Amino acid sequence: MRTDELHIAAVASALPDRVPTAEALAAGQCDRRVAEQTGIVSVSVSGTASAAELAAEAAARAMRRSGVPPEDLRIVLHADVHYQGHDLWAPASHVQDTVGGSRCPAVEIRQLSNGGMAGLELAAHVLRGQDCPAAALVTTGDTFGLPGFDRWRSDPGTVYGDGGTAAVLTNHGGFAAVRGVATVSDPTLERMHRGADPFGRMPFSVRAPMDLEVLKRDYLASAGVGAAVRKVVEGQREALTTALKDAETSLADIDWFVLPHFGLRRLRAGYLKAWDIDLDATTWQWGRTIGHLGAGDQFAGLEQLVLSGRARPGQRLLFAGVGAGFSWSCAVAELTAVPEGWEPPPRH
Ligand SMILES: CCC(=O)NCCNC(=O)CCNC(=O)[C@H](O)C(C)(C)COP(=O)(O)O
Repeated sequence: MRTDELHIAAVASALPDRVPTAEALAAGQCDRRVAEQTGIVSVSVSGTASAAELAAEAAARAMRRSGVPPEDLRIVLHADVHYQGHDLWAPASHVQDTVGGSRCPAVEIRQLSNGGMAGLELAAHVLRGQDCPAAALVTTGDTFGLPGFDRWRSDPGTVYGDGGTAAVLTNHGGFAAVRGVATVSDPTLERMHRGADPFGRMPFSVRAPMDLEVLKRDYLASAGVGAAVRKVVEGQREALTTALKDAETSLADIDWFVLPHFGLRRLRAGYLKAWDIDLDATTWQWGRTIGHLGAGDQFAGLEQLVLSGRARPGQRLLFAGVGAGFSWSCAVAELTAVPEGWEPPPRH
């Protein structure tokens, strides 16, 4: 989707304190093989804040940074992977209520680790139809923990961090212009995240904690590894080429790659080798201190590139996400300004 007037007015995160991998190793929470294969040096771990509270904190910070009045919001989209803090409850409405003022739809997105990027794509469609100044708020929020999910062991190859993130998008201005965004799905891969397990009736009634490696192995045993990897490669490649084409950009024009905070082995296999990109052109050195925030790596990565001053006006960024299902999203943006006067993130 070519996006002529889609701007990022602000991004923000709410990331709890870091727990060093060394500490998890010493406590027997993390296996040495995982520490070595992933290269993750620490993860953000929430003490008391729930996923929805972290998302709401990030949303309020992003709205303040953007200067966008809440009544300009035409959509609030909240993406998540795991438990949000209450049962049968509307976290998107909690985010909307926190930023106040709007009566637009507030919708929760379940696209697993592609949720933030899926929200960007959906927001682009909503804003495209507006003929007056309008904005969209996209948030993500997740905390991971036992008994349901072991951040160090439930998805070998990826170590999960807790955090909330937010992006404020407008059709009239911001510090980055989105030139193209594309999302592709392949539902024949959805069984990879349920394997041979029966459908259950209650959360974690079939398997706790989650073990995505067992589910993947069950799936690959029948679907075939080659066929599955081909589908993953094809889906990601289609999202990439479509977003680049819509943005009239080539991979060589990209200065920064804002990627999922996967472990290094997965990052190499899925992105660095596949796209022939340099690790230093990614957010890896920072992402490895946070862990995989589920749906929020991309917004958090952009915030870090901006606050650190590493990304400069005129530079182009490629955002990439992938979610169980599977779905893949890519977006191309150009930094058009250095945002002024953003409130600093809280000290950790
Ligand atoms: C639930 C969390 C979530 O949505 N994660 C996104 C989907 N998972 C991934 O993309 C992780 C990488 N895995 C894959 O690409 C596929 O499972 C492969 C390619 C079939 C096996 O990759 P591996 O597990 O060996 O790294």
